[in-house]
Amino acid sequence: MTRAAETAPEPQVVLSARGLGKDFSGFTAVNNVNLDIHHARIHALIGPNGAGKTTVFNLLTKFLPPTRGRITLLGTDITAMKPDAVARMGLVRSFQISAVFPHLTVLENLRVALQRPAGLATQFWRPLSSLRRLDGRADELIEGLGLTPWRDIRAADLSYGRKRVLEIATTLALDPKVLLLDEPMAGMGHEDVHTVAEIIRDVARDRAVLMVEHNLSVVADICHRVTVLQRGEILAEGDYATVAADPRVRTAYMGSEA
Ligand SMILES: Nc1ncnc2c1ncn2[C@@H]1O[C@H](COP(=O)(O)OP(=O)(O)OP(=O)(O)O)[C@@H](O)[C@H]1O
Repeated sequence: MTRAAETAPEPQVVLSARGLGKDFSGFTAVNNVNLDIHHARIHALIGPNGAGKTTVFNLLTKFLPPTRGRITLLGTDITAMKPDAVARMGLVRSFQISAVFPHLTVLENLRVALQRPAGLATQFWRPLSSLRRLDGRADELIEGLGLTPWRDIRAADLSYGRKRVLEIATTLALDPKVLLLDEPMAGMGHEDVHTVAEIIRDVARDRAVLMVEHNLSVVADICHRVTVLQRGEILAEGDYATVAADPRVRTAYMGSEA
């Protein structure tokens, strides 16, 4: 059993899908997917290439309309809602606001990100007190994510891993209830993987995280629950040890990286 899996009982379900399906011109990319994503838990969506992981992400965040099924966020049926509306309800996908501005410093990037939920960006001028409040929250995020030594460094001059941490920080500026991360470890070196994994563990203490991730040692280390997709359907679900021991999962990954 992984370190993450030892804590019980299961907290509140914040995002769920029932009978979710997507057809592309007659080709079924996702079929009959049922998912429950819990508060304060990290849930991984894994599977071989083409299994349907990105399509499920696009369905959950409403970037794609489902052909079948229902999606519920915090008790509200969001199946027919638009992406910006579900983002405002607290379902935030990393890339939606992950574009950090390279010529702005870490602090300046967070100021920009923090102005969005507050709606301050539309104001021509702002009282000094509101800017100070933003800086206070920006510094909390900077400190919480271990970015203090890089506070006044331009994003362009950060290491790849730190840039990813800054992206996560800008996402957290929206105070999401559910954070969806699409391959957060992609292209990272060993050291950065460790840093970002610890950050994700930390941010999941008071929100749900759903991540697509190919790095299975990270999944084993930080994820409480793992859903394995194959050809658009759920092949197995459980803690990492359970799914990794499942012969069907081993067969699905044969010749892949598992
Ligand atoms: N817009 C589309 N039109 C037609 N087919 C699509 C479309 N999007 C995805 N597909 C197909 O749906 C299937 C699932 O694709 P998807 O990208 O969701 O898989 P994935 O698990 O994210 O793969 P990978 O790990 O390679 O990113 C694939 O066969 C893909 O070719």
